[in-house]
Amino acid sequence: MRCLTAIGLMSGTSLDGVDAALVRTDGEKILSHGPGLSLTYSPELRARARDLLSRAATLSPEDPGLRRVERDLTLRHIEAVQILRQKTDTVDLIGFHGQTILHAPERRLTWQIGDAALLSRETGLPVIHDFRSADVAAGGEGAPLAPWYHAALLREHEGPVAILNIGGVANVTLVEADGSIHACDTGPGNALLDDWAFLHTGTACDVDGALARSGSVHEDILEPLLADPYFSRPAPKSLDRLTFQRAMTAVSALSPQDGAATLVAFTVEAIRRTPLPRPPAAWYVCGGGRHNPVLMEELERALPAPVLPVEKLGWNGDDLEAECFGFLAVRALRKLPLSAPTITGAPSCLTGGRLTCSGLVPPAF
Ligand SMILES: Nc1ncnc2c1ncn2[C@@H]1O[C@H](COP(=O)(O)OP(=O)(O)OP(=O)(O)O)[C@@H](O)[C@H]1O
Ligand SMILES: CC(=O)N[C@H]1[C@@H]2OC[C@@H](O2)[C@@H](O)[C@@H]1O[C@H](C)C(=O)O
Repeated sequence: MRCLTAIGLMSGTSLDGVDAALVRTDGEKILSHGPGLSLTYSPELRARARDLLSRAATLSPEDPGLRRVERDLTLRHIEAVQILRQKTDTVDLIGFHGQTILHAPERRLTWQIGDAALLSRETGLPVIHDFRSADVAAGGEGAPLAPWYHAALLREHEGPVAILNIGGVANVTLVEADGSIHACDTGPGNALLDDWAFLHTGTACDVDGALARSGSVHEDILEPLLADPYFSRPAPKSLDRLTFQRAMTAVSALSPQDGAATLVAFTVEAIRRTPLPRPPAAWYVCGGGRHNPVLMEELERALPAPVLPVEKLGWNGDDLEAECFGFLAVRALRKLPLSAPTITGAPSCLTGGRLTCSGLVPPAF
């Protein structure tokens, strides 16, 4: 099967910006991945996008405020594509995740905003988007979708190995020695800590764990948070960015430092309790959370196996999710599965994604 060059675009739950990356693949083997880049959103756009999350359940797709956010986010994605295109000879297609504003698979709902027609028209490229709906419609969680990509990258690697993504929400993929894949969202990632840091310092995150490092964990607050039924549920399972928002109320009376330390402990303890069929021999960490040294140190303390950044595997932990959606775009085009029963709980291995070619003759790949 011919290899294609895709640009993957991911706007994650941290709402910090768009990640874009190149990947060359036939949908099964990865010939090369990277380079990538990140373009941040302005604080004003981030605030408007953040505001949609709590109102998404009652919003119409035609809501003017939502449409403006959708357009502004998409324009930033177009900029990212234009920059990345200069770093390669050809690009065949784009994998466009969009911005999740609502994820409620129990109600068969998952909503990623983004204007695929505008992206396709402005770049002149076919766009694969809407990666999660088919899985959710079939009764799956619709997330996480990175596991097929992790498994493809780990092809030559001895299992069982865990790839842990700590973004706004955290998710893990366990790839076993025989290549079988298990996955789920573990719990909060950085999102609560970001909100807490913003509230107390006005910065978008707890930079380098400065607050958390000088705080103490309040076990009396942590334990009730960990009593949430989510943590005793078997995998597969997934989360909305706001699922554990009540943790913000729980820590509200704490000092900025103690609140941050308790939220870091919440993320770490949720990861430690994740139900996996086998203990991994190592945890390789990707996503912005690996830049927080306090979070990484606490993970090392809590987990019985080595905790290492994915850079130890030669990967770029900031680009991985964007690469993943380029890879999934090629898989979608070839009708290969994006999910599986042990990944999202879908009844069978399902493909997904939709192709938009705005003003283009759909290319024969
Ligand atoms: N130097 C740093 N110190 C502390 N935290 C950091 C640092 N750099 C990045 N982060 C954290 O990483 C986050 C961004 O991570 P990432 O880009 O992986 O999230 P995302 O892709 O939006 O999330 P998701 O995987 O949930 O979709 C920031 O919001 C911040 O919390
Ligand atoms: C609904 C949604 O957008 N989920 C994201 C989110 O961010 C991390 C975690 O929650 C994961 O389940 C997923 O993203 C990654 C890329 C995934 O699908 O694998």
